[in-house]
Amino acid sequence: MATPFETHVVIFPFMAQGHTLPLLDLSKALSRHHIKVSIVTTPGNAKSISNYIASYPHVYLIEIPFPTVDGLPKGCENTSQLPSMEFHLQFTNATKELRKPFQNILQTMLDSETPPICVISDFFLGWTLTVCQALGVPRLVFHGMGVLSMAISKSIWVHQPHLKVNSVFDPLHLPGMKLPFTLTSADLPETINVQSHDDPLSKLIEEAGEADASSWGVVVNSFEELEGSHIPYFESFYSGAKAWCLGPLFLHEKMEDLEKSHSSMLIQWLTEQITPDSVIYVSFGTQADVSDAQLDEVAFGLEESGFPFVWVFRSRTWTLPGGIEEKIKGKGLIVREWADQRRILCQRSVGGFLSHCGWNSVLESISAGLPILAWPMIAEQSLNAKLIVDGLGAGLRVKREQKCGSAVVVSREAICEGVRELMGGEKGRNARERAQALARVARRAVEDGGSSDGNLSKMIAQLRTC
Ligand SMILES: O=c1ccn([C@@H]2O[C@H](COP(=O)(O)OP(=O)(O)O[C@H]3O[C@H](CO)[C@@H](O)[C@H](O)[C@H]3O)[C@@H](O)[C@H]2O)c(=O)[nH]1
Repeated sequence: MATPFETHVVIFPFMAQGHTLPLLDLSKALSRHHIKVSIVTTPGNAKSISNYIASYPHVYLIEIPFPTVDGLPKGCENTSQLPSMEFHLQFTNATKELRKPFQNILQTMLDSETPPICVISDFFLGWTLTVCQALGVPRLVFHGMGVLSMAISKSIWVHQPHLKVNSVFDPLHLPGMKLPFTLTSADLPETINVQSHDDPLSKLIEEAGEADASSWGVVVNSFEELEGSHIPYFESFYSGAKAWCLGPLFLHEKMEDLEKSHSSMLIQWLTEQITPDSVIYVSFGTQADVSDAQLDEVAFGLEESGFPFVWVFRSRTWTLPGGIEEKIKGKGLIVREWADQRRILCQRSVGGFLSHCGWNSVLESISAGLPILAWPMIAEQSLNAKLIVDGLGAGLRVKREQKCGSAVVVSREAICEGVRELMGGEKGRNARERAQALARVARRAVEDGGSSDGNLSKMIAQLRTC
């Protein structure tokens, strides 16, 4: 007979890879602590989730159907399937239709032998708060972002310092906050760099933000040694909630296991590149839309840099520019399907990461001791890039200069120059040393007795007494 669990946690991730993956990693960590985890998701997301958690016996999947909504492409249940990020708002609003089925399943779980001690749900699923309140279950919110970028975003939202400066290059003053770098409006993500909060996206952020502020706690994929100094300021935007830094969440799976457990053609190719730190890895995450003209520049820039590369990306339209295929043969791999980024980053031959600075990629890169060539594109990535380059010294910034029509394009020359400096220059060497030092601290944080491991135990202990 199966042993009944004492503790049960419900996790409801937002249907976007960058938001789901860290919560699946948290599920694995909880499972290792013999805690039962129920992951709530929709059928279209269930397969990839169940593959990811397959070997974890205490993690269960609960499916609720994704609603059919006018204007959203049929069968689209994950932001990575959206034709463009313009559909994000509509997609997020559609998830509100999941309220009733979620309430029903939560009620059923509460009536079971192991009622859940909490629900951990994404910021964009703010409507889960009232369901939890109605049923008396503490809700913890998960943003997917780091502490510093969340603290800045909240401060900008509340104090609006960008409306009080004369130029976009004037330093912003965030009342009560000690920034590790100079911040200007030019650095702000588009979502918060707004004149008013009247547009539909701002309304959605405001609504989710109210639920956020009233949550029991915040689960953060970061570690105290990296961002601990910003926690009190961040927590000041909540009604008593504590921010629990439990990351890097993916490191709860041992780095050595990641290194060993893969034998794809791509990993084989990386193993054949015998010079350590010689390959540049390139990825712009799962959400940014990159134009075909820009992808051409990336291809030429990487080729001209002379460094071997692995470039993983998604595009339905882009084809290799004429003549380049022959030139990159044997020197670079272009991968159009999902590749296991974490395993790629821990190969000995990989020496740097040209990245959009999504928070997961930032954590994965520093945990592997790799410096970043920062090329922020959307969301809070510009703030992550500032932290990595100006705050931590673990990366360099790619130069943006050339205009192509109305869009700012990073030229092939800038990419080539950035890659060469990161992989072979002195600034790159210094950034690598910083990244390697951070990797040691990150790994320690999740080990037995480390700060994140300790926070996980304390958080569960407190929830058990609620
Ligand atoms: O082929 C691929 C593509 C992605 N990944 C993984 O997918 C995740 C991607 O996450 P991230 O690097 O954070 O990029 P996005 O998915 O673009 O991230 C979104 O979500 C993040 C967390 O909230 C935000 O920081 C970003 O700004 C937002 O774009 C990482 O774990 C990658 O390792 C792979 O393993 N293989």
